[in-house]
Amino acid sequence: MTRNVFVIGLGLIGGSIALSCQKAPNTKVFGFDLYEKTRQQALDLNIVHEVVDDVIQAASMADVIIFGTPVNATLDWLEKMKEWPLKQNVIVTDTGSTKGLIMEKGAQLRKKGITFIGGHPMAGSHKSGVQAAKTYLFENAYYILTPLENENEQQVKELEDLLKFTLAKIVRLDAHEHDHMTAVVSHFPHIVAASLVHQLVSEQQNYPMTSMLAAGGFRDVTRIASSNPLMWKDIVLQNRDELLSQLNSWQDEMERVKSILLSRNEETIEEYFASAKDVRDRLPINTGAFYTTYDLYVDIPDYPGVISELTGYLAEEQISITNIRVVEAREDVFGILVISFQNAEDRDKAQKCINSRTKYEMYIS
Ligand SMILES: NC(=O)c1ccc[n+]([C@@H]2O[C@H](COP(=O)([O-])OP(=O)(O)OC[C@H]3O[C@@H](n4cnc5c(N)ncnc54)[C@H](O)[C@@H]3O)[C@@H](O)[C@H]2O)c1
Ligand SMILES: O=C(O)C(=O)C[C@]1(C(=O)O)C=C[C@@H](O)C=C1
Repeated sequence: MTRNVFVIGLGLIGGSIALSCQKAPNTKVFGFDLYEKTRQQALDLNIVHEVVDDVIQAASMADVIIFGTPVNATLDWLEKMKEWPLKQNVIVTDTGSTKGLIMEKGAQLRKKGITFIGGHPMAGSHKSGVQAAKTYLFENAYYILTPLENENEQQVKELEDLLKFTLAKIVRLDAHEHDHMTAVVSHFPHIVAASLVHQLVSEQQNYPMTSMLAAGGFRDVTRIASSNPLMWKDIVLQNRDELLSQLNSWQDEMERVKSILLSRNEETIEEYFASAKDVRDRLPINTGAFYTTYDLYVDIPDYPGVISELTGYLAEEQISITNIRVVEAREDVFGILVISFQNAEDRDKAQKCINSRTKYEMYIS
C-alpha cells in the first residue's frame, strides 16, 4: 500500500524533509506552498512527486502531514485543520523551532481525534527557500519529537519509521524542556548575532572603515544574522519568556566580564577564555549535515581559468560538489581552493581525479 505524505511549506526545511521522504519505500510525496512560484520550483527540482492547489483535498488523502511553515503560520494551519475531513489514522507533525504553543494546538487536535506529534530537526542554515533544500540536510543531526503525554506509541513509531530516512538521530523531549534548551543553543544566539551587527552599524557612523575590517571572527559569529527575518520574528515571539530569561542571564554574564576586565587580573581573564575554549572544543561535532562538510584543499596557482579547469575534471567524472571557495588568493602565489563534497566517498574520488590530471598539492584538514 502506498503511503501518502503531504508537506505544507516547501522551503529549506519542508523541501529537505520532502526529499528524504522520497527515499522511503512505497511513499508518494505531495507538496503545497503559499507561493505559486515555489510550488513550480519544487516540481522542477523534483522536491516532491506532485504539487497541489487544494490543501484540504490533499490533506484528506494523506497518511502523514508535515508542516514546513514558519511557526506562526503552522499555528494558523493547525487551527483550520480541526475542521478538515482527514483519514482516521493520519499523523500530523511539524518542523518548527518552537514547541510550547504548537503542542497546545496539538492537544486541541487530539480532542478532535487527530494525532499531532511535534517535530524539530536540529539542523538548518541561514539560507532559506526551496532552492536550498537538500536530501541529507539532517544527516547525523538530532531530530526532536515532542509527542503529547500518553501518545499512541504505534503512531509515534510510524512517524519515526518515516523520519529515519532523514538519517537524523531521533530523540523525544517534553515541549517545555525543548523550548528552554533551544532558547540557549539556538534562539538566543540568533539575537546576539543580530545585536552584534547592529552594534557594527552604529560604530560605522564614526568609523566607516570598521565593516571592511570584519574578518573571520566577526563573520563566524554573525553568520546566523543572515537568516530569514520572518522565521525568526515568529520564533522569538513564540519563545519570548525563555528568551527574556536568557537575556537576564546574558546581562549577568556581561556584568561578570565587566568586573574581570576592571580587575585587570591576567589570570582571571585568561581563565575566562580558557574555560570557554575547553567547553567549545569539546562540543560534539557532526550534528547536522550543514556542518559535516567534506572539504578538500587544493593548492592552486593564481592564473585565470584554473578553477573551471578543476571543476571541469570533476564534472567529467560526474563527481558532485556542494561548495567551492578560494582562500588566501594573492597575486603570483598559490591560493587555496576549498572544494566541499556531500560525503567522504565523493571527496576520495575527487582527490584521485585531481591527482591523476594535475600536479597540484592537496590535503584534507
Ligand atoms: N532554517 C533553519 O535553520 C531551521 C531549522 C530547523 C527548523 N526550522 C523551522 O522550519 C520551518 C521552516 O523554516 P525554513 O527555514 O524552511 O523557512 P523557509 O522560508 O525556507 O521556508 C518556509 C516555506 O513556507 C512557505 N510558507 C510561508 N507561509 C506559509 C503558509 N501560510 N502556508 C504554506 N506555506 C507557507 C514559504 O513560502 C516558504 O517556502 C520553520 O518553522 C522553522 O522554525 C528552521
Ligand atoms: O545553521 C544555522 O544557520 C541555524 O541557525 C540552524 C538552527 C540553529 O542551529 O540555530 C536554526 C534554527 C533551528 O530551529 C535549528 C537549527
